[in-house]
Amino acid sequence: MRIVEIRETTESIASPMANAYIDFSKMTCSVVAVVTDVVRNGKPVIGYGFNSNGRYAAGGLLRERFLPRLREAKPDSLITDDGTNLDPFKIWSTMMQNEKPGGHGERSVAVGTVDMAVWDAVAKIEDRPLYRVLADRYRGGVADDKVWVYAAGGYYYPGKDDSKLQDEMRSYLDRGYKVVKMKIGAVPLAEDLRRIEAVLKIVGDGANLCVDVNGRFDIETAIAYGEAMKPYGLYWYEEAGDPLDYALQAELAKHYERPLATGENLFSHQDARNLVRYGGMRPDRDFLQYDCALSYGLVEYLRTLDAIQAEGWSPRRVVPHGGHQMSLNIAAGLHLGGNESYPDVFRPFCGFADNVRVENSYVGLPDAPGIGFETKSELFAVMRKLAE
Ligand SMILES: O=C([O-])CC(=O)C(=O)O
Ligand SMILES: [Mg+2]
Repeated sequence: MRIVEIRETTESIASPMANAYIDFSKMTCSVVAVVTDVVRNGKPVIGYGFNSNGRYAAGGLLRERFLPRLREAKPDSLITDDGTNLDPFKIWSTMMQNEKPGGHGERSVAVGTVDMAVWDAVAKIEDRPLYRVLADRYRGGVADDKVWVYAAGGYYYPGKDDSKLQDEMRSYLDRGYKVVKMKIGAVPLAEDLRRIEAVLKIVGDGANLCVDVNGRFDIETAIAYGEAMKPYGLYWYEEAGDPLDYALQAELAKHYERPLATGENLFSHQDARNLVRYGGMRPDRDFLQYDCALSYGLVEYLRTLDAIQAEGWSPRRVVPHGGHQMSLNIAAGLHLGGNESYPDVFRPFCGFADNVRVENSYVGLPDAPGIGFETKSELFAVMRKLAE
């Protein structure tokens, strides 16, 4: 078997919304299709991937470095020794030829996007859902049958007042979520506290609310917000400072006892390990949010999970950023603690299978082979254009 062709395109996920650091008015996303010569149900197997959200499309890197390396490789060097399937590890090493270590930048986004498509193809060739493939390979055959999810939104929009924010949060509860997440940090503290209290009126209890700063605060502001938010007993306080400022994160942990979360902007297992080594994160309560699509894909994510386990962390403390079906499969197959979900934002890349409902903040997975993109019609309509 072989890869016949790899296609890529850039899709817009632009929106007027903003977090404390960026707006999404020009946000884009790469989509990749890995076309194989394997036929299942009368059709060639095609694996699809995309790059989550928050970093821009990686088309330039894909076209100039990563896809040419795969096209130039001998087809046999990209498949398993028995010749029956793609080998995601060999494909990963081929993409990363002649790349120096360190300074992971955003090449990790390009590689993560292709890696997602490769795993989609691998599971389709096995004719099974990816989470089952992962459970068999890495967790003794046992997959979680449902995954804890929380509804992420609560963005700043022009003209969005507290009652619109409340409507949004109410609609998440109506759709089966218990825990929701909102953005903070773009307006003065008093204004954010008013927004938080407005949301608490809807979700009832601080234990049902996460807040996300997107890395905006210096240490003084991070601590001041922490002090002010302590009485709410929030589910977690996310990415208070710069993602690479481990000293800030460690200092904040000394002042804020409730759970902290961070890691969505760390793109390698070395950076992920540095966070747990030097960021003062507490394995009994804090959450790690690495997103495979942004951080060199699942091949690297397996290294990341090994690295944090060696530092005394359970994979159950990992709740990936990105709200995509790839991380949902990883969460179920590798026993993570849950997955983000965007019920409304980042369409059509947000959300899960069309016919799967969220119940009491848990979601099941479809039985479709691969990652399950075909079960999400709005997303698959975008992906299949690459196959035509
Ligand atoms: O606003 C964003 O960039 C997304 C984000 O931080 C999250 O989902 O946690
Ligand atoms: Mg975040």
